[in-house]
Amino acid sequence: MANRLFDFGMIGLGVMGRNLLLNMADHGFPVLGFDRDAAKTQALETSATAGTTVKGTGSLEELVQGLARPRRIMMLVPAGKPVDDVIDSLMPLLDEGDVIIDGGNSHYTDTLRRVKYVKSKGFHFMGMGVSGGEKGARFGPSIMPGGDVQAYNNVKPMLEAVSAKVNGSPCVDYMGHDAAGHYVKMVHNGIEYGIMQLISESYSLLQHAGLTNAQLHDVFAKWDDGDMHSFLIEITRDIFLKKDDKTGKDLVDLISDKAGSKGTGKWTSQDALDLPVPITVIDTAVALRNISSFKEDRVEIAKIYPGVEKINVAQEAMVEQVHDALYFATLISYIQGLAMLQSASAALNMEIPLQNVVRIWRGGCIIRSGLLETFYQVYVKNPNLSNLLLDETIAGLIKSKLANTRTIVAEAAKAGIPVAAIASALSYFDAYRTERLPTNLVQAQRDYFGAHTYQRIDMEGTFHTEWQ
Ligand SMILES: NC(=O)C1=CN([C@@H]2O[C@H](COP(=O)(O)OP(=O)(O)OC[C@H]3O[C@@H](n4cnc5c(N)ncnc54)[C@H](OP(=O)(O)O)[C@@H]3O)[C@@H](O)[C@H]2O)C=CC1
Ligand SMILES: O=C(CO)[C@H](O)[C@H](O)COP(=O)(O)O
Repeated sequence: MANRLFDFGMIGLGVMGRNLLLNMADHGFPVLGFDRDAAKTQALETSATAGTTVKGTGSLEELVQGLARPRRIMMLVPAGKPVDDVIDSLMPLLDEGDVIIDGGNSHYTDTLRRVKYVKSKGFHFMGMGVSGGEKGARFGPSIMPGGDVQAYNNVKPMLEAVSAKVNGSPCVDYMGHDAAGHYVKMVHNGIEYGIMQLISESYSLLQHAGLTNAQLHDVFAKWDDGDMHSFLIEITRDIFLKKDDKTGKDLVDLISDKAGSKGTGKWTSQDALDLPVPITVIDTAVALRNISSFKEDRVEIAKIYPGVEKINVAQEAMVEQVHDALYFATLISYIQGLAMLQSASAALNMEIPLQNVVRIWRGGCIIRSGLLETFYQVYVKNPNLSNLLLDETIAGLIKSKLANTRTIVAEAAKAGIPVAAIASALSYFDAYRTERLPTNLVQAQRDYFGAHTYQRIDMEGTFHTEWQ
């Protein structure tokens, strides 16, 4: 290793760690990466761009000794125990003022604990969300740092250099106090779950309308070129054309319908229930991944309740209706996630700047889309908006897609096609636009069986009635 000092160290040279480190090297920073697996340290070095300074090591001591001070060390290892293990093996080797960054998908409560623990030992610790997958990490992710401001300022120039750019603006900014970076990333992933479920329901509807994979490709290509431009629509477009190299068939048709998950969607729903904030599209997306895993039961139940009716709409009209329903429900998925961030920011004193959240989500991340620019303009006008449904630009978009959304949800229900996430988006919207909900009856029932009391609309105070 000679006496060269490196600018940045990475622990964990898997999909994200290796690519982000190579991205840093491409931007002129000499970097050093550690992995327990020699094949990964070697892969790091062999995939480096010519002329960049990239070095791999299997020794944590060597990594620490090779870095300029104060040291900047990021880990991109699986969430949970591996993060604690890395912190514990790293700290004895560090000097006061060194910065440790957890760039993985850690639960924000773990981050809160680690911030305090690492600070008590004299080091800086920052929880940071990174989104964009393999390609994003390599060529420009969206980066969500939070917590220790000193640590953030220390790495800010590097993060800005490697992040995606939209209109020259880097897709990285300070997301707020404590574990705000990981909180924002968690909700990003919740929205991601929601949109992915909505796209899969749209795919199902269009299949029922008789579209082939080649036609689905063309429809998604058109949508991506229009008002529904987004990363997830773009990759879906490409998926429909991918051939299986083993059989020559369309690969998407050969993939099992059991969807896996690593937990961030579930965490979003769990935390939303605790706040409490309704995020019905995200909850439904999590539930549908769970339903997907009960394959054996689904196969048996399908035998007892067979048959899906034909949807009685012409193909071209149905494509238009599905477009509008997907647009509408995608809007609602973002709206719910952002309303959750607004509430969580206040509840946990994170001071999350929503305007900057949507600004840095415009590029690099998995949920980047044309809609983010619209949200950004809305928050520039009114940074403290509690729910985007209150904004007139958003209201215009919602209203323009509503009739077709209602039609397709009704048709899907009549035909027996599951569109739970689209329907839950519509019901959320209808509930929010209902001035008087039937929950007066729920209050009466609670008081009837549990003397839980209720309030009246015609007089002040709290009341209880002997109902029998
Ligand atoms: N993949 C993605 O698209 C994204 C992932 N993330 C998050 O980034 C983090 C890393 O993900 P990803 O790169 O995909 O994961 P990978 O599995 O590709 O890489 C993880 C790396 O961590 C190392 N590692 C695991 N346990 C330890 C440990 N106890 N000590 C030291 N190193 C360890 C592994 O080394 P070894 O091979 O020796 O086990 C491996 O090199 C996760 O939190 C993930 O959720 C965030 C955004 C996107
Ligand atoms: O953070 C990510 C993207 O933003 C990861 O790809 C994440 O693992 C996706 O979640 P899941 O595996 O639960 O679908």
